[in-house]
Amino acid sequence: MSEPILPRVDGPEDLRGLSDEQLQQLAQEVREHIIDTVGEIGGHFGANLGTCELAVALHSVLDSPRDKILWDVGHQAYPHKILTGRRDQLSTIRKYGGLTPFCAIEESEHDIMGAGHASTSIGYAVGLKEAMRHGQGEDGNVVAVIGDGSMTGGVAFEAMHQAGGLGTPMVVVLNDNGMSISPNVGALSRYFNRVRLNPKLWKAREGGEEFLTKLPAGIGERFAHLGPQLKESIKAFWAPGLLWEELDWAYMGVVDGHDVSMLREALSEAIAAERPVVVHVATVKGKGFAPAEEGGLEGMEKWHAAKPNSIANGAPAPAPVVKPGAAAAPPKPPQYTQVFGEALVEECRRDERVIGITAAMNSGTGLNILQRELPERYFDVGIAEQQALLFASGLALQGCKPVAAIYSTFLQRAFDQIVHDVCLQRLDVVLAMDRAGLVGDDGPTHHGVFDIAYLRPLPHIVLMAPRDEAQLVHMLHTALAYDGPVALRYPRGEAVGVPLPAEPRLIEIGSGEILQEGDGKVALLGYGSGVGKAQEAAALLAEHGIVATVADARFAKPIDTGLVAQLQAEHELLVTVEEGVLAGGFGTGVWETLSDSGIAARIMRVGLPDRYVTHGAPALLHEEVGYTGAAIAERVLAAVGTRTTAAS
Ligand SMILES: Cc1ncc(C[n+]2csc(CCOP(=O)(O)OP(=O)(O)O)c2C)c(N)n1
Ligand SMILES: CC(=O)[C@@H](O)[C@H](O)COP(=O)(O)O
Ligand SMILES: [Mg+2]
Repeated sequence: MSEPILPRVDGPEDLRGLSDEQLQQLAQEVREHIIDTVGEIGGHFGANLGTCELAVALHSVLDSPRDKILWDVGHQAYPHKILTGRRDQLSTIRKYGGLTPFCAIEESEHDIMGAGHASTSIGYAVGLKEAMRHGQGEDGNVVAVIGDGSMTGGVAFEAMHQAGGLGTPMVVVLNDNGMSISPNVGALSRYFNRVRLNPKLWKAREGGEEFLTKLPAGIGERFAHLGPQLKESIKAFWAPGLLWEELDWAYMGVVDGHDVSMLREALSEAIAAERPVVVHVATVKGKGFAPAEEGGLEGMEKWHAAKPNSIANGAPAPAPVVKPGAAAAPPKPPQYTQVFGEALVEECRRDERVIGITAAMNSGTGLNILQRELPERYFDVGIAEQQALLFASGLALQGCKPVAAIYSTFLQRAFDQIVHDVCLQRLDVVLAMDRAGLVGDDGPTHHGVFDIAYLRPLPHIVLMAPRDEAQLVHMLHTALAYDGPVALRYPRGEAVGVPLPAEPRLIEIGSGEILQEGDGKVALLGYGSGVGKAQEAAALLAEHGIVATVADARFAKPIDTGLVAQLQAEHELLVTVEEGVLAGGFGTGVWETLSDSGIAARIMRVGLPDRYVTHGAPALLHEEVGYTGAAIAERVLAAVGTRTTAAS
């Protein structure tokens, strides 16, 4: 066994002088480090195993950070982080105070761009390189690494279009493993598969001319005497890069993404070309971890991320042994996602017009249930949230009832489609926003904290949020019955644990409800998960002799003006509680409602601060921002206590 190399790699400079064999060994050591670490702490997994050789090859032929290596999304950047001085911190990744989940410019000079949302890397790369051509900053090579899934994001093609037009000398490494989180979809994916899976095409570019000149019956000779332009176009027909060549990108591929020597050769050639070049690389998502690599599409999807303590000694960890006679653990509440996914299937069964749409988040949104039960009512548009909304708009215009299930954070990408297409035309579209609120380990790029504020200003839209899983079922039913745009938000993770209704019922649009009457001092008005926090605070206030009123607003638009006016009139203090930014959020809406009704508002708003909240376990994040029952009770006691003194 040759001496380990990774322990002496503290930065890309330590790759200098290593032979191809040593670099290949280093890639495997990086892989083993990831399997051991992520198998213990959890995190993104399969994609990282697929980029070990690629990261080693890139950092061995380039000089980061003078040369810029950009990782699209960044969920596959753990090898990059390991090679750029963070080997020993990998065990802190995604943890509160630890390494960031994706690339982050504040974390390392080698992290050239912040990421988390897909399809942005090529756009950055064009800007970086054109700035260099403009004489700005130090000159260097620019390479963007983008996956086949992320390549289905339209903004990636906007960048390809611009760079092809400018002739920007840069490289795009298309990291093609045939997977998004679930199997990749669409025509682009079929094209990639045709090329990647056809070894004969792996050499088409080099071998093309030789092959054609050897054609029998004089065809070869005639080809040999054709002009270069015509030769190029005939070769392009044979070679797999036609799509890119038409956009004025040179195409190289398909390169084995796990062969460091081949990668180094291809990357060096692409960089030397001094023009836009796509290097099409074939990798395996989960390479080197048998349950993923040999588990087919299902295995690769399952191991997109690994749960904590899910791997031991390089293999899936055995299920914990339940001691005989030990009391069974109490049943956990269902995930909101699961409740939504099942409820949507029932709504599709009730009404043939209902259609489910995901943007490459098949299992994350729960639409895998619809795909299994009613595949003809299921659409995955790829990582293309804007298209998801336009597709929904088209469906709605034709009389369907589309439900676009898109995480709150990813929906941000389709904001103009919501404004310009769905709301302006008052289309019958339902936006099911999972991961609303602080999502935890994925951090600020994934927290779904702006949707209340960014949707509330839009005319015609209805905003609602359930306090528990039963309300989620009722609200989806209500949203589908309502003829117009509706956005429904619910958090990542476990629901509350209340029984699900046998049948959904309609909720009056714009109506809230009082859950617990109080003694007139404090009213806690929650929205969505805020109701639970309000109930926690009420329990603590009761220990101080205050019986708080607790109400569920249910709607952030339209707000129940009667309820809000009543709560304000009957209580010394009205507290609003929401898992969203305060600026422009639900509490601000209540404030506006009272003010517009000429009522002097005595409001305390509880929500999220005007800053990006870091990554880490949700409970730690809630503590940090004061989104807990205890923090609310403390603030209320300080306010009411003071007020009681003043009033006495
Ligand atoms: C705008 C946006 N939508 C959805 C996601 C969720 N997401 C993260 S990684 C991923 C799949 C990416 O596939 P690919 O680029 O092929 O990378 P691979 O995991 O296959 O290496 C998706 C859909 C995201 N990060 N950003
Ligand atoms: C990288 C990425 O964007 C996805 O993998 C995301 O992390 C999934 O989030 P959930 O785990 O909340 O589905
Ligand atoms: Mg992929």
